[in-house]
Amino acid sequence: MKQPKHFVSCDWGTSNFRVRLIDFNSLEVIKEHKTEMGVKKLYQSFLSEGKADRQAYFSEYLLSQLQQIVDINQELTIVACGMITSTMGMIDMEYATMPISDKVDTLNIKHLDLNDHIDLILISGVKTTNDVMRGEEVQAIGLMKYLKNDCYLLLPGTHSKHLKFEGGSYNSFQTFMTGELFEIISQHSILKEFLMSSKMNEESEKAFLEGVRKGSKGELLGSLFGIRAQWVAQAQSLQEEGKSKGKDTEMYQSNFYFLSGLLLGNELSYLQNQSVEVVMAASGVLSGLYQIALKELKVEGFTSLSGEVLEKAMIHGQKMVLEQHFDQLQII
Ligand SMILES: O=C(O)C(=O)C[C@@H](O)[C@H](O)CO
Repeated sequence: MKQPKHFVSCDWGTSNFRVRLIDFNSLEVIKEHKTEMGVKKLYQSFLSEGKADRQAYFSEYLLSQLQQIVDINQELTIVACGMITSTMGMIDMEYATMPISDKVDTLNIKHLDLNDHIDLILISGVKTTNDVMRGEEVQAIGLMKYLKNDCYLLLPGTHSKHLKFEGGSYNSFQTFMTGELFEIISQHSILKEFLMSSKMNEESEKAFLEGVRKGSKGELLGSLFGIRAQWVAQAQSLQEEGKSKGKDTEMYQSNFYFLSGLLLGNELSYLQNQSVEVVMAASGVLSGLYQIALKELKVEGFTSLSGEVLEKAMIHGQKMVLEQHFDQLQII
């Protein structure tokens, strides 16, 4: 089967949906379309509309979005991964098991015909005896060419994944709910009114580092309430002077970073005493925060891959799967 000129990369996670038209050779993104219709939201609509065919419901959404970037009446191949293959996605696929590597032969793959012209290749997630992931395994495979030695590959996010890379393959991993916990605490807990997001400044960096140190020493739970307690104490002493404590922007900004530091410090704590290399791939603000935290914890031999590299990682991984599966494709 001859190589396609392009393919569609679909990244369909819990909260977001993204399709990208990709040049097969250069991996350049020709067109891109994103929505916030992650599988969770679409699954809710599927249930509330009382529809019977989940696969058809998800396929319809996929095609309706795809036509925003490409003519869907032509022959196309889509490679998709993420929560799309979960119990609340298009089709429930069994996880593959570790190890995984750039041979991609241990992943579970399924082919579906979306219409007469479009072939959909679904990549299942990966599990161990006590953990699961869907989507990050494809990013991790796409990042393998950047890993020179045995290491931990860190993929920070809502569910941060730490993958252990040994002897040319990923053999195990662990999920840390760092991002999700941050969101829950900052948006739904008693602490939410004492937190304010802002660009990091000298004061908030100090607070972040203090959080990292405490979090890394197992003081996460014992430190959280201090955010409220400190405010209450200040309000009381002002009250004694006949004054009232209003909104304290600087304090709230520092609290925001303190909370972030606590959670990151806790996630990264076990790496302090390891003699193995650490490679971290994240973008933007998240990348900066993890770099500061890893430095503070004196994690030896850590390197950081750029946001651009991470952006391309899933596409790389999907192309590798596609290359393995040319022969089974009816149309390209
Ligand atoms: O497979 C599942 O059910 C998950 O919840 C996996 C999840 O952690 C993703 O890997 C990232 O959100």
